[in-house]
Amino acid sequence: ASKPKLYYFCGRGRMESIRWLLAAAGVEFEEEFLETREQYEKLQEDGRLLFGQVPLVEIDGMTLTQTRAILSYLAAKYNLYGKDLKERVRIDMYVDGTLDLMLTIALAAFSAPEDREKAQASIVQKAKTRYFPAFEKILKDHGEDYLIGNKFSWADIQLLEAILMVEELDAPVLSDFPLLKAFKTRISNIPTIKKFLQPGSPRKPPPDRHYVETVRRVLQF
Ligand SMILES: CCCCC[C@H]1O[C@@H](O)C[C@@H]1SC[C@H](NC(=O)CC[C@H](N)C(=O)O)C(=O)NCC(=O)O
Repeated sequence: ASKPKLYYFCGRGRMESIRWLLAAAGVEFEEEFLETREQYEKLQEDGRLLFGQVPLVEIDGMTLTQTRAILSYLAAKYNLYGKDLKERVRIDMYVDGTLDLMLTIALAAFSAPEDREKAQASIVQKAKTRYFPAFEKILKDHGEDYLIGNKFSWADIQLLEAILMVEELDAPVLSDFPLLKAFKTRISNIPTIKKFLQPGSPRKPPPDRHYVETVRRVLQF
């Protein structure tokens, strides 16, 4: 079967969680990086962007946009979406929370340089006072290795992704969260994730000026 194909900028943005999920599921994928406005306009003219937006993922003969729809499809397809509706809705709650946190981090890259420091400080604050305490409590109350049931799921993948992104902004951030610290080590050592965390994987670096300029140029905003 042909590999899934991802169309996005050569950076994290909204596509990075899709890369994580595919990698954690051990699925290889191809990427087309948008560098020019013409590439983006061609995708639009070809009618492949439902609302004129990327991420775009071609998989199983389908042309998918909307990050959350794509992630849900992949989680279900690779059996990372819980064993029943009650586990699935908890996974949805957890992933929506980590997506909110990660999007604020991604957006901060687009803020004016003089505001960046403050934006990132408030994100770390929010992680330390709102998100990480919630996940520390879940791990404590649940008493298992994973967030849901006792099985690895999409929620574990995305929480690790979010933890690593916040640590890039504030390395000692987990010092007050011992269960999250142990969770990070456990999930990072899952073979497919361990491989994704090594150099040479399709994982993208933190946003830099080039990435921001490319997104602005291609999307003209
Ligand atoms: C938001 C944080 C990520 C940083 C960069 C991204 O944010 C956006 O500012 C740009 C990119 S993502 C690119 C952007 N995509 C979306 O906003 C998708 C939103 C959709 N709900 C999804 O979840 O996939 C885009 O194509 N816009 C064209 C335009 O709407 O006309």
